[in-house]
Amino acid sequence: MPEDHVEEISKEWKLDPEHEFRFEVDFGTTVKLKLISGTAEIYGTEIGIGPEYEFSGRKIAVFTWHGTCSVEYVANETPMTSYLNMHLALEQRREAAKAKGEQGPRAIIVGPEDVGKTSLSKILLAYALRQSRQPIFVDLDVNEGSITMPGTLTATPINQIIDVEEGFGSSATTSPSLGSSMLPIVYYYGYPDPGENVKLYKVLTAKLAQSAKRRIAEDDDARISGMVIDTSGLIDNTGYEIIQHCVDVFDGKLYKDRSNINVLKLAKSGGVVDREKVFRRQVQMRKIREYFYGLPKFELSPCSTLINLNDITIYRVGVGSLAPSSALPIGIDRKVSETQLVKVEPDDTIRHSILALTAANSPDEQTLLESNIIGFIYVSEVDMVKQKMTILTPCPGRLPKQYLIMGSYKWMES
Ligand SMILES: Nc1ncnc2c1ncn2[C@@H]1O[C@H](COP(=O)(O)OP(=O)(O)OP(=O)(O)O)[C@@H](O)[C@H]1O
Repeated sequence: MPEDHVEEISKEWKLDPEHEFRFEVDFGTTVKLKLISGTAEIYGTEIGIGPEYEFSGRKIAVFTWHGTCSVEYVANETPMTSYLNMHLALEQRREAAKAKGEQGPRAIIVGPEDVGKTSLSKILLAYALRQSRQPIFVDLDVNEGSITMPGTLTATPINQIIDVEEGFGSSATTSPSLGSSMLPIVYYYGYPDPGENVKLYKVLTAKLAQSAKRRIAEDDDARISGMVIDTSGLIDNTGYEIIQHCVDVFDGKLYKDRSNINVLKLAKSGGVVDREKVFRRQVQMRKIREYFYGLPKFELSPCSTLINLNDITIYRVGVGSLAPSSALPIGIDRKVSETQLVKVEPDDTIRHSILALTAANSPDEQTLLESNIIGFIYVSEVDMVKQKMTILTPCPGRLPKQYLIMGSYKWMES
């Protein structure tokens, strides 16, 4: 119900075993959910009897394996059994990997937009976690930015429960002030669509795969538990090329010797909802706000700081993504220019931009391009006369590094 209405309506639902109760909550509206008896889960994570769970701007499915008795409006045709079977198959591989001292399974989830890939990833990760595994969640869906900012490619060791109200957001963050134990490896692509700059997307996914493999080499639990890889919904020609590349960098082979690959077709849940552009945009904006201000349950206090323009250097990647081929300088082909760094002279146009702070210590093009990200800042004001810029940062103090990458994301603080 809209927040300015005080009236509360409550309703009780009873679920049969293996039934799902689905509901959608718009932004600006809140729904509270309480489990009165029995057992139930939301995208694989169990909810407890008693506490109230609050949702806003979300599409939710509450599933029960046990339940009591049935009523209308509750869906009984869910693919949850096949999802559970997939989890069990992954578990078998984990056991085998443990016995042989090998690398556990890597599951890459592909399909068009809005078929439930992210939800299935959450379910598989939550089930693995419930069996004391510590899988790595690799998020290649730049649109969503499940883990941190939209536009990022991330790999995160999942070692604590995925929050049912907030998703991954509350448990993993690049924001150091939250002190999360699930610090992700982050690369910044900067656009919502992998097709926007395919070359850059490929460079960064390869880099992410390399870093994720290095991480699991040092961590026995994560190595045995393996990875769950969520992809973007791009499946046209470019999308297929990208999927092939992603399978390849995570050590699978789609052609020739396919012995190390199993392809499983899973049904889309009838509950998965198509999200309108406006809703997606709202989700992105919420994600950006969350980075700086936290969540209702874990509020953060970002800092507004004045910095000198000459203390930082901002780059954009890819002149090709900004201009048509005909407008490119003579001698630069699009492929090259797609990963070319272009220095951005700060002026009023960068106001409201989100900038990614790289870990790089030198402006060397290759280093900067492939650098991981240690945090994000928001540009709230640019004062050209004083040559200063007001920025929002998640924690106080000087910026620890100097080189920043700008993508296409803008945000208005509200
Ligand atoms: N069983 C379900 N019942 C109700 N809603 C669901 C169910 N499964 C998923 N959803 C909702 O449907 C929407 C789309 O699901 P999801 O994000 O998993 O799809 P996706 O394939 O990852 O999409 P994209 O590739 O576009 O990011 C989400 O808002 C999710 O919360």
